[in-house]
Amino acid sequence: MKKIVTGEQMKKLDQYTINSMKVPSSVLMERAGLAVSEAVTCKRFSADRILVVCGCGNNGGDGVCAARILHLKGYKVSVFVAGDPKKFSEGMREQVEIARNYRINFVKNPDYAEYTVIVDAVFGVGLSRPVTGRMRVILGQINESHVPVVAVDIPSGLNSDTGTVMGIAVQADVTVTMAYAKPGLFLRDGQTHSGHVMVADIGIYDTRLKNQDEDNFCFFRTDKEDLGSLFIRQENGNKGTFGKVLLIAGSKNMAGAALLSGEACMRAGAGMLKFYTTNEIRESILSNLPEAMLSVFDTKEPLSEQLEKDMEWADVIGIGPGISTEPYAGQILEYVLKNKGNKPCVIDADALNLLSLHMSLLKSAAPPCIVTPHIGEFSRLTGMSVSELCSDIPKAVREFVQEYGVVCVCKDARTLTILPNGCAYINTSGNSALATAGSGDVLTGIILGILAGSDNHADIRVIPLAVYLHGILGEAASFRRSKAGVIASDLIEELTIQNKKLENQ
Ligand SMILES: NC(=O)C1=CN([C@@H]2O[C@H](COP(=O)(O)OP(=O)(O)OC[C@H]3O[C@@H](n4cnc5c(N)ncnc54)[C@H](OP(=O)(O)O)[C@@H]3O)[C@@H](O)[C@H]2O)[C@@H](O)CC1
Ligand SMILES: Nc1ncnc2c1ncn2[C@@H]1O[C@H](COP(=O)(O)OP(=O)(O)O)[C@@H](O)[C@H]1O
Ligand SMILES: [K+]
Repeated sequence: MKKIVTGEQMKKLDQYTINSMKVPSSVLMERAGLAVSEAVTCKRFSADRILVVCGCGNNGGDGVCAARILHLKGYKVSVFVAGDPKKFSEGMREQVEIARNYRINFVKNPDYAEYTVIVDAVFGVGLSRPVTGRMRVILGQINESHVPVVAVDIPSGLNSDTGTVMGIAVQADVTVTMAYAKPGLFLRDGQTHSGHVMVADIGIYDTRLKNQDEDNFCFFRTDKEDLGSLFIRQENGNKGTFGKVLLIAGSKNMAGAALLSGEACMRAGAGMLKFYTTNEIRESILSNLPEAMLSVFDTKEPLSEQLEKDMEWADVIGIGPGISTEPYAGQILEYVLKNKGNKPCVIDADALNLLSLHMSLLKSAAPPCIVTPHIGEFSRLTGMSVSELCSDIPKAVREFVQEYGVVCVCKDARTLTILPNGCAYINTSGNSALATAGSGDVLTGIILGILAGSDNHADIRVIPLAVYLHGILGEAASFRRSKAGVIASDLIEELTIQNKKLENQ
């Protein structure tokens, strides 16, 4: 896991390093400038003519410092200071003075298209409001030049915490971010504005805290190495060891969703799977997934003694894929949430839409509950509009998790999973191949299968790992078949291939 910090957390860490650890801020800036200079000359693009565009704060200071290092190495560099010198931060003032001593070329009104690479050092984590006026024009000109851009810390104009564009934001090819990545580099517009993200070690280390910040909220990014622990299977284990999953899924015209979830669950390692589904799709389930057990019900009598027994039997419960939003499905959901005890329950798809009409059910359900909404479903669960949600996804998900005490997997191109202990995981695996019908059903199955195989069948810390693995499947399947060509069942095929690789590691 790699730690990610918000803009506020980063500022506190800067201050801690400078004030308590007594590392001079000029040392940090020198290392930041050096990291930027290395990114500019890393041969991704031509560094023949470099323009560094600076704001008045320390982000600008990093930029001027990088310009000086590049100049002293013999590169042709110009600096454009886009802002009022009266507003310079101390760090920026110092850097400009040093740069003048070394006779760096300062320019006014540059012709951006004349350069082969632009360093964007206008705003970093100090961006405090939407970009307007002259600064907006300048950021627009950088984008319109179509010259490759290396952004310092964060593309200027991007909100470091939410990934939303504050009026306008620079479109970077590479972002050199200082000490820790910021959530905004990945979430929402951040994904398409940050380009390749490089984290630079500039001498800021969080020795102050273990894994939690003072406000009990911290972000992480899952890594491929984290998956190693997932598929260690107890060699003398039996099918009970690897967990019994009850999957309440499917309805008359929706057998596919149940099958995709069910097969993904078994292929993710669950020892046993039982469906609870409508009698109309009995044959389809039996013929397509004979390894699964089956209880069927008549939609006129959805609650049966069988359901009670099946819930008793299961270690982990999943409800939602393809169950429909008919009233009978609502009755089952209510029964499950009231009677599941402390068994983990994954709530997805139609079950989320039913739940949105009775949120008190979720509040009174015993933990652990895991909800897996995409943004549209999350909007229905919270009653917030999609645009309101997207303006600050971490805040909305965090508040939801705090209110309901659940795990929330908020699915998006960059999925955000927050656990009740406040740990938030931004998923950076996956690509647009996953934007295909049934891909969410596969994710639900993978979560169920991996949960079933976890300690006590209930270790919710595996959930961000399951999300990461699902993303890897999208990448691997698209490598084989093209992004447009992937369908959800390809992800399941890929699951076995990827699991094999992980088992062999
Ligand atoms: N501390 C350190 O030693 C280290 C810091 N580091 C680096 O410093 C960066 C943070 O520096 P920072 O805090 O000075 O903020 P920064 O991002 O430069 O922006 C502030 C300036 O922008 C202005 N401004 C804001 N919004 C605006 C708007 N919409 N439109 C117009 N103006 C606006 C604001 O003006 P004001 O709001 O005062 O009017 C002020 O002038 C960080 O990202 C990293 O790169 C690293 O090198 C590590 C060591
Ligand atoms: N552009 C994308 N990049 C990465 N992952 C994506 C992208 N679009 C969708 N996904 C992922 O694909 C899955 C889609 O889930 P969902 O919308 O519930 O699909 P369905 O309901 O069709 O099964 C989610 O895990 C989501 O994170
Ligand atoms: K910047």
